[in-house]
Amino acid sequence: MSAVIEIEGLRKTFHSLRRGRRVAVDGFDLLVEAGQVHGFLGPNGSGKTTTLRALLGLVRADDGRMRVLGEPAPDRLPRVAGRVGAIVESPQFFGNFTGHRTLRLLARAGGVPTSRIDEVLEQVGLRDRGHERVKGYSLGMKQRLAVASALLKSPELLILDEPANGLDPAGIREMRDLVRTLADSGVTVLLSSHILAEIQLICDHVTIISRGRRVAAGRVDEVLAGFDRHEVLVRVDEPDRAAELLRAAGLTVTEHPDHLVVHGVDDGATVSRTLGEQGAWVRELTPLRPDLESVFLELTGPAGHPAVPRQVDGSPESGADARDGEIDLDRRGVDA
Ligand SMILES: Nc1ncnc2c1ncn2[C@@H]1O[C@H](COP(=O)(O)OP(=O)(O)OP(=O)(O)O)[C@@H](O)[C@H]1O
Repeated sequence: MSAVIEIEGLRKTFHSLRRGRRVAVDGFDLLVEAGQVHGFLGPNGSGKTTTLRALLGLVRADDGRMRVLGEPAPDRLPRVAGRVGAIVESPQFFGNFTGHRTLRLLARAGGVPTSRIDEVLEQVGLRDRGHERVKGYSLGMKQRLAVASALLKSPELLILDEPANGLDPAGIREMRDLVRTLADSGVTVLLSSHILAEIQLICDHVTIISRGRRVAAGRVDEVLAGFDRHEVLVRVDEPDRAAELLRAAGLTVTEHPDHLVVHGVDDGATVSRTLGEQGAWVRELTPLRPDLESVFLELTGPAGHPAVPRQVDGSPESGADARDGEIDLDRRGVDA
């Protein structure tokens, strides 16, 4: 498998006039290989957007090595720009233009044959709405139009920052189907999200970021397997007696109001045999598999007390995303 995105030791600190220094990305590593649908998962403020912006040259990194399709990024990105589609900042469209006209402008500007327009509209499911004005589009349709614009160049790599943001459940499902279709056609996708279920449903690989650092990476099933504590949930008619029997057999058991959890067992057979031999019949035996949500919460910090809202990740002093109204001193020279 060839590396499509390589990031090593990325660092970015913002210096804001109001709040001082803010470490957004702190020695972060990421490897995306060809053919992957790679989830880039992290809580709000953990550094996902900053990483993607640094990769694409929209913000200057302080340190680190980055490559896209083998070329050093962002310096040599123009060499591979035609093979990469990215939606990192929310795209702004002219409301009075139709979707078709919007894409025609972008196609001309990018030297893409206009015959691609109908193809990408079809691909994102906007074929029948392409001649309507964008101001009449729903948020989900605007997101599709953004994806369509990124697809004009027939990219090998698609980078999507929070594509499901702001969408309703139907829109999220449509976006998921779209990403899957693209992946099936061979496009490598890097998709950032703080929505765990999305990543678990769409992605085959995942990198989890917390406070600007990578805290887990690999195949989704392998990352999950690393957190498997080999526990089984057991429901029996006489839980007290069953717990005693299991403990007598050398197993560790936790008692809950309506069930037991047996720890450190690879399958349920040991449990059902131990209990069955003593005439304690098992009503339910369910292996407790970790899901991405529990792994994510474990890796990205304490969930805290249920009554105390979980704080935004990535900044010791912040209780909210500090971007609004703040000036990134580093960017003045870059964006001017
Ligand atoms: N231009 C900026 N100036 C100052 N601080 C910034 C700037 N951009 C990002 N930050 C800070 O850097 C940290 C990481 O932000 P980033 O947007 O990369 O996180 P994220 O993981 O994409 O979050 P979300 O899921 O909420 O989009 C946050 O604390 C944020 O407030």
